[in-house]
Amino acid sequence: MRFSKRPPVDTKAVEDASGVVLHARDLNAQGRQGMIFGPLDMDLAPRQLAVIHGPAGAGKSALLLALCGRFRRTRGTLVIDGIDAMAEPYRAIQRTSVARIADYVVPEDRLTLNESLAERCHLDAVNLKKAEDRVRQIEEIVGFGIDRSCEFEQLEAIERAVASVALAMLRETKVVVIDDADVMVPHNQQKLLFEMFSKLTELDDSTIIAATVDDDMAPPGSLDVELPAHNRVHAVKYLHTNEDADDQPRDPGAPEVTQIPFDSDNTAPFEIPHKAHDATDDHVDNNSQAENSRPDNSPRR
Ligand SMILES: Nc1ncnc2c1ncn2[C@@H]1O[C@H](COP(=O)(O)OP(=O)(O)OP(=O)(O)O)[C@@H](O)[C@H]1O
Repeated sequence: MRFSKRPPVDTKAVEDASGVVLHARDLNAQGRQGMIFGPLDMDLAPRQLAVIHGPAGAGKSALLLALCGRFRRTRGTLVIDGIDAMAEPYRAIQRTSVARIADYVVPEDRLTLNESLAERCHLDAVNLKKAEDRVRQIEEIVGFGIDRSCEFEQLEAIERAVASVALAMLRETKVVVIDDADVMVPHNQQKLLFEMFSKLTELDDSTIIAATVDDDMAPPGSLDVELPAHNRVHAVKYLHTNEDADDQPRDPGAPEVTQIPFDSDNTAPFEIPHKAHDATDDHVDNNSQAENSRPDNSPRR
């Protein structure tokens, strides 16, 4: 999104976004080679997950960055937690957080979790004591703790995935994005991981948006966003229908944005081994490194 000129606040968009944590209309980005993603529409309710998938190069990482207000090329309407992210990008960024984006934003393998936590507190201007409280809350929510004296690379895969999101949630955040989420854990733990993501949204009534390699990761109740290989698409479609949200027949060339219905049977408690962990919280923008600060001619991200 543009940072140089502040567009007028889209009061209608902000009004339309009431009750959702994220509201996007005609969201798109163009690069020199053409469309990077979109245009697409989406609304995410508090505690709702979204899963973005599509072939390599479809624009998943770019869309994740856009949805957390960090992709300068973004156009369209984006309201995050009631803030017009196009008009007030820096305010909007304060409500979002990046757990992982491609190889650019990732926890350091050789740092212990304690060290990563302290680093994140510093970057996010989070008070250590508050962060400790947050970690305790997060441990309660997911039902296990992690040995914080372990280096990140020594953790179990599922611990790494959950810790990545937990670090992004040390300060209050309404939108958390995580790239390549499914491949962070073995196949038989992917469902469990998404259950944990779902539970973690309870902390701040937030949304977690995950990009995945597989196309069948979206759990019930989540928004399933399929990005085609660089085609223009535009649709909000409900699963099992062939119509847009406004009941219009769907453009066959349109991108899929599919709402997965809730399945109340799918809320079984999970078990997780392991233990250990602690915590820390507060404020600043650790994630500001992303795309926004790059010149137009910089390599992508
Ligand atoms: N900052 C940028 N400026 C211009 N073009 C970009 C930028 N970021 C990404 N792109 C373009 O968008 C395309 C999609 O990139 P992106 O990394 O988002 O795809 P992806 O779906 O995450 O791919 P992969 O699964 O391989 O990670 C890239 O091939 C590139 O051409």
